[in-house]
Amino acid sequence: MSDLFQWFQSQNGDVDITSLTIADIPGHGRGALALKDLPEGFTLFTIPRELTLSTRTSSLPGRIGKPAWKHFGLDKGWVGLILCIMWEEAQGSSSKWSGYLSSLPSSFDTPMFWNSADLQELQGTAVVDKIGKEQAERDYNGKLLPVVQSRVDLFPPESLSEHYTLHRYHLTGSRILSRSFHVEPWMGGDDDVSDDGSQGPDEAVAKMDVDAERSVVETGTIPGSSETTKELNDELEGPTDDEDDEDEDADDPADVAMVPMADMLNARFGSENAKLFYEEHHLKMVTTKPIKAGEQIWNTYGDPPNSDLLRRYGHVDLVPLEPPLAGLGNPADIVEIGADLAVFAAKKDSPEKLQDKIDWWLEVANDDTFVIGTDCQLPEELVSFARLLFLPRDEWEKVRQKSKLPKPKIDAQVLSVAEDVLSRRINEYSTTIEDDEALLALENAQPLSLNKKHALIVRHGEKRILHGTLQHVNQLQAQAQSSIGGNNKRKNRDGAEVSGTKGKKARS
Ligand SMILES: C[S@@+](CC[C@H](N)C(=O)[O-])C[C@H]1O[C@@H](n2cnc3c(N)ncnc32)[C@H](O)[C@@H]1O
Repeated sequence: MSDLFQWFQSQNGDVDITSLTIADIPGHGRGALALKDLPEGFTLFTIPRELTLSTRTSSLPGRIGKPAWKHFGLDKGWVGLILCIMWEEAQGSSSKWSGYLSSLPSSFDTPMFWNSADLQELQGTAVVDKIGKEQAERDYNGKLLPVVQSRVDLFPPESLSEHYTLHRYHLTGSRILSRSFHVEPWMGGDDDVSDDGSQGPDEAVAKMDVDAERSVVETGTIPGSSETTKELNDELEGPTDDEDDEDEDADDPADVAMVPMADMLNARFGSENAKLFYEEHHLKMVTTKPIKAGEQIWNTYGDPPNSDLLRRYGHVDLVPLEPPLAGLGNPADIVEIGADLAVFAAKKDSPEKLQDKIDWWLEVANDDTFVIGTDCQLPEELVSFARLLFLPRDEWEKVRQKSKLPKPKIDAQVLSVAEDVLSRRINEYSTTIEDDEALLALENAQPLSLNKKHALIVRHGEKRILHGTLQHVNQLQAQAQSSIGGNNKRKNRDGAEVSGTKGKKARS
């Protein structure tokens, strides 16, 4: 690792090697450890902006030329950055980043590289449909290979089988996915951007900046906000064809940068004690809490659920959970529930045609997926959607006219839909929660492969939420029943007429 420090310092990076070291940490790959007690606000290292690696700082876009860069679609998505990194690596020691690139991992534990038997273990989880391997392959064939083949001066044919293979494309994409940061151009000071908005890579470097708040969240990259996640999926893994033209509002892919040294920090839910700050000419990693000698220095990846951690980074978080859940897990875990499950559940009871309501919902709420977290509460959107599906004609007309979603008020009909939805969702996994718990209990005695263990933790985390929510729904149903019963009894005692109600018939 001293090779990385040496290279970093030779490129005007500043690191305090008496305060931190990079070491192998069991189960975490490499990470940063404090060598002495560090106070809050201590600068661990400083990275000159020109040492970040992006389509702004690599000289490749300038060599290809802006019109050709655009023509090949390298200005959209992440193919441009992937190509820059592959090209810099192919330059060997003549690349400014050679000492950095040789420190990057060459294998990943992410599902992108799993075999089909291991992928099967993820059935039902939020990971499966988001891996995007096929789309990445289409981008490689449709965008990267054409430019590589058109410029033999930059990409000598004999270098293709070593540096520009599909495997290296996936590997480089995974390096970006797990290590890049969001680094925007510096907005302070004069702006050298020419009228047509063009900037040469070098002049742009001095102007990179990031909105610190955002960058912190999105650090590690990209870890962060949902827009960034979408951008990531669309750009690294590729948008679906019909999404290709819709991304005008998406963040600029030129803001995605590899940040040497900063990407050596690991992250764990709720453990952040350092963060990257952005200044005009430098990025700085600064402690945000006092850190004791020997402790790990943690960045944040935005605390995603285990399904996303596994997909992007190849690991999962296990920390103590709070009620209603217990044991170890990721407090940021979620379960995604397709709106179609609610439609199935509603169709069972409601003879009415639902298509108009569904179309209206998709237009107004723009949401076809409901998300439940570790609090195991029914999402308001699901409640509102379930109510919509059952609205009588006159109320439905009013709602439509006002363009206002139904209030998320839980009633017996909503609970019945929720019960059905949760049960259907639970059935989407190929194993039961009891199967998973038996495997987890056996794990110490009969260790699973890392992939199988990670898949087990992700799917068990999701099922725990589903079962917790189902239990909550059943409790609400029981409460409703008993209060109906209580009312009936009271009415009976009071001598009023007893109405026959579902589940609690009046006894004479
Ligand atoms: C930004 S890099 C951090 C440095 C990395 N450990 C290395 O050896 O180069 C992100 C990668 O670190 C690993 N990592 C980060 N946090 C982790 C954690 N809490 N547990 C296990 N692995 C972790 C994952 O492999 C992830 O893809």
